[in-house]
This record gives sequence, structure tokens and C-alpha cells, in this order.
Amino acid sequence: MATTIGSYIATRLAQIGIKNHFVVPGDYNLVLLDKLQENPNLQEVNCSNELNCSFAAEGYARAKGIAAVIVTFSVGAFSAFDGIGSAYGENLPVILISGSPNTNDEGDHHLLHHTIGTHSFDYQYEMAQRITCAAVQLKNAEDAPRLIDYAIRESLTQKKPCYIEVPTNMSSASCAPPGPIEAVLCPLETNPKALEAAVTSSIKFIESRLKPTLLAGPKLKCAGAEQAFIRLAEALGCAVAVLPAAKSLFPEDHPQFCGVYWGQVSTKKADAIIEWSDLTICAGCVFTDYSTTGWTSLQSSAHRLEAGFDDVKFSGHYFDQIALSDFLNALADRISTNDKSLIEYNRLRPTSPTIEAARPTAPITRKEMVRQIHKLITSETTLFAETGDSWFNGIQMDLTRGACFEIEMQWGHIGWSIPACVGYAVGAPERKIITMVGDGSFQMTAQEVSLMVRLKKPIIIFLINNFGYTIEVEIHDGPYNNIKNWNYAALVEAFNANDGKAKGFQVRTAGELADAIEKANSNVEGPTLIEIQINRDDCTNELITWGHFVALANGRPPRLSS
Ligand SMILES: C/C(NCc1cnc(C)nc1N)=C(/S)[C@H](O)COP(=O)(O)OP(=O)(O)O
Ligand SMILES: [Mg+2]
Repeated sequence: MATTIGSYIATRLAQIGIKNHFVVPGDYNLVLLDKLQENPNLQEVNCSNELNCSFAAEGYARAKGIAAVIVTFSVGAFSAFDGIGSAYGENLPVILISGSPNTNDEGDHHLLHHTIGTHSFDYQYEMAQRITCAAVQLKNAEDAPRLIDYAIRESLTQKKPCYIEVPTNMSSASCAPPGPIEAVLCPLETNPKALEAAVTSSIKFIESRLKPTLLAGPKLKCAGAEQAFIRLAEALGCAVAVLPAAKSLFPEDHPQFCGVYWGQVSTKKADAIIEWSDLTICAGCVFTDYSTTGWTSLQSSAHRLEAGFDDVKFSGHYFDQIALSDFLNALADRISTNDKSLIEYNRLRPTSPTIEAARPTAPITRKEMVRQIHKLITSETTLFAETGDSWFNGIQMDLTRGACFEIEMQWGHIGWSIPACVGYAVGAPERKIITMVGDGSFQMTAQEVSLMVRLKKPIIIFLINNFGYTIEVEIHDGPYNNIKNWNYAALVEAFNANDGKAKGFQVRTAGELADAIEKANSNVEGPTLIEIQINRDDCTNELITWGHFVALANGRPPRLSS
């Protein structure tokens, strides 16, 4: 029996595991929103703007593995594109659905609102094609089921965002009902011959080296390969490090864990062992200027075997059509133990420095702040580290087994953490969320604290107020790094109006921070923001080192054209 395009989309979203979709209404998407509301398995979440909406969906996808954001044409979608860029870079399947003009308007040569004032309305679709793995326009009801299934299938398989454009008069157009969802859920099929060849050659290569190590990268998560990685680590018995964006993907209490490998700003001397090793087996790794500290810690390809999301490469060899977890498991089944790098690492394993508690009346410092936040981390905690010195503060915190760490290192949009952590909280209500965010970042997306209030999410926000853009100061200072100070504690309570439970505290001493944390822990009906005012120069040494090398990388002179 026929259905409508809007109901078809709703059914598909529910079938792929979405329970909440993130929306900002607009006249081009209202009928579609009604159709989604009619589906009992979907609950809409209303954001303050489309930038935050797309980041909230991105955060939801971090928790649930899939998300959907519904916006109106142009004025909504253009902001949402920013969060879709993040989803693309961070390997998250977020489905961007945008309302669009009535299908008759182009033929009638109409000019319309919410457009750039041209007679053609395809510009948004053309832009979306560049930042998604699949983009479709539903201009014909008969074609709609095929296009919707195609876009969602590509997004789920490639772990990248997709785009579905729904003209305002098509949501209620009738179309064929959805076929079996199995036709949409097509995980990457590993080619057995390619797998066999890749594993046989890889073992030969690995066993030709004396002291291999393992390095976990962020794509382990979207590939669902964390457990396979642990199996390989334990089969090989070597030292194991993680890239910064892969923190928490390998248990930090594991006897083989040797820290976050980030070049000169590594933790636990991970750089000493990775750079001592004569082969690093990289699983799901992404090497960028930021993750290699301005290219200073990218090892030569002769020293790397790279197992990617769906391929394997090492000197003189390339194999594709291989799912990462299949490769890691097959290697674990056949690899011989070689624990030389772990033996060497245990020889130089540093002891974790204990930070002395400050006197309660002592002015708050970054170190004391980190010490007190670190104490809050349990196996149920998800720690969000915003772009800024929060990256370095977060990376250095040892995680209890089960604790999760979320960072947006590829896209690096300041302000991402506020909408993303509330979207994540919607997807994973059982997690205890702590967000570390700087003053500059918070000013980008502060409105979404309102959603935390509306949904009564007990998120604890540590707002590190160092009075400006400190990362930028360390990369390249100038007057543009100074920002207007806000009363952040008062601001969050303004979102309460007459029914909210948000709490805001401004702390200047160690004792005040301890008190505020106690109050935050008992505020279970809403967010608590603790504004910690520290001196701009009170930043991590790692930020200063990292900033120096990133600035050098940015400043390389142009190559003279030959
Ligand atoms: C301005 C910018 N980056 C450039 C930038 C500008 N615009 C967007 C959207 N994203 C970006 N990363 C960055 S990292 C600031 O130092 C962040 O300041 P803040 O949140 O206050 O953190 P720190 O003080 O610890 O650096
Ligand atoms: Mg700052």
C-alpha cells in the first residue's frame, strides 16, 4: 500500500536506528517535519540554529553511529553545511535533509525567498555534492525510494554524511512503500582473496622487522575495529600507542599501552618508543599537520604499515576491498609474538606525575583545574575536549577503562563541543558528560546550553576563561586574539527563564572550584557551567611547542614554480 515520501524517509530513519532527529523548522520543511513526527519511533530535538543543529547531530552520531538533521533551504542548510563538513572529516554518517522550493517554481521562472535570488535552485545541491558521499534531489515521486535508499546506503557504508533534498510539495507526494531495510544496510564486503594476499604479505613484512609497534587511529571507531585492534595487540605483544584523536579507543590501563603519540607533545614518552621502533603498524590512522605536530612526527612510509578503513598499504604493496576489522582479526590469527618494543618501553616507562593539591585559598591554576577535573573521570564518563588548550589538558588525562574521549581534531571548529555534547547526551543518556571548552569557543555556540536546559541534561561544562584565543596566541599573536569577556556563569542561568535548572559558577581559587564541582555533581536536572578564570599564559607547555611547529608548517615559503 502506497505511502508518502515524508513517511518513507521517517521509516528509513527509524529502521537504521535513529530515535531522535535534530531540526530547525522553516516553511520549506514543515510538511516533512509533520511526517517525521507521525512516526512513533522518532522524536524531534529542536536546536537554536542550524550550525548547532548539525553539530548536535554530529555528536549524536558519535554516540549512535548515525544521525539526521532537518533544515530549511539555503538559510538553514548553509549553516548546517559546517557541521556536515565536520561529519565528513570525522567519518560520521550524518544525513542532512533540506527542504527546498516547490518543483513548479523553476519552470514558472519564479524568484523565491530563502534563495540567492536566481531562477535556478540547484546551487545548494551542487554544494552538498562536495561535502557528502551521496547527494540526491527528490523531484520525482516514483524515483524517490531509490534515491533515498541510495543516499542512506552510501552514508552507512562509507561512514560519511549524505544529502537528501525534499521539495516542499514532495513530502506528502505518494510513493511506493519501503522494501526490506536489508537492501539499505550493506556493510563493506571484504574480498577473501584480497584479504588472504594482504595478510600473507603483511606477515612477511612485519616479521622482516625486529621491533614493531602498534598505533591506533580515529578510524578504528567508524570501522568498528576497536576489539579487533586489541586482539592484534595481544597477539603481537608489542608496545601500543594511540593518535590524539583515537584517545580512549585502546584501554589506557592495558599493560601494553604506552601513551598518546603526538610527536614532541606525546604523553608517557610514547614518541620515544614509536620512534625507536623499526615498524609502526598503523590501524585507522589519519596523519595531518595537527596530528603530526606540523609534520614533525610523520614517520617515513618505509617504517609504516597502514591498515585503513578499507585498504592496506606498505612499501611496495597495496590491497583494497578489505574491512579494517577483518584485516586486524586475520592478522591476529596468524602473527607471531614479538614483544621487543614492550620490553624496551617497560625499561623507560615513566611514572605518572602526581600533581599536589593546591591550598583551597590558592588562586586557581590550570594544573589544579586539571587535577580536580581528572578526579571526576569514571568508566561512565565521556570527556569532550574542545579545540583550544582543552585538547592538551584532555589528552594528558589518564582514562579509567570504559571512559570515552571525544575530540574534533580533523575539522577543529571552535564551539563544536557545546552542541555536540548535548547531541551525544541525547544518543547516550546513560553517559556522564564533562566538557572542557575555552571562552572563545563557547562564544561561538553558547545558545545550545539552552537545549541542555530544555532536555534537563546534567552536563558539566568547564569553561576555561583565559581571556582570548590562546592557541592562536601561541601560533601567531595579534590584537585579533583578544575577545570581549562575558559573565558566562550568569549567561547560562539566563537560559532558565522560569523553568530551567542550569547553574553557573565563577571560580578564582582551588577551594571555590572544589565547591562548584560538588554543586555540579548534585545538579541532576540541568547543566552546570563552572567558569575558571586563569591567566592567558597559564597554558600547557605542549600547546606552546605544538603551536610553534604548526606555525612553522603554516609559514613554509611557496615553492618556486619550476
Ligand atoms: C580562534 C581559534 N581557532 C580558529 C578558528 C576560527 N573559527 C572557527 C569556527 N574555528 C577555529 N578553529 C582558536 S583555536 C581559539 O584559540 C580558541 O579559543 P578558546 O576557545 O578560548 O581556547 P584557547 O584559549 O584554549 O585557545
Ligand atoms: Mg581562551
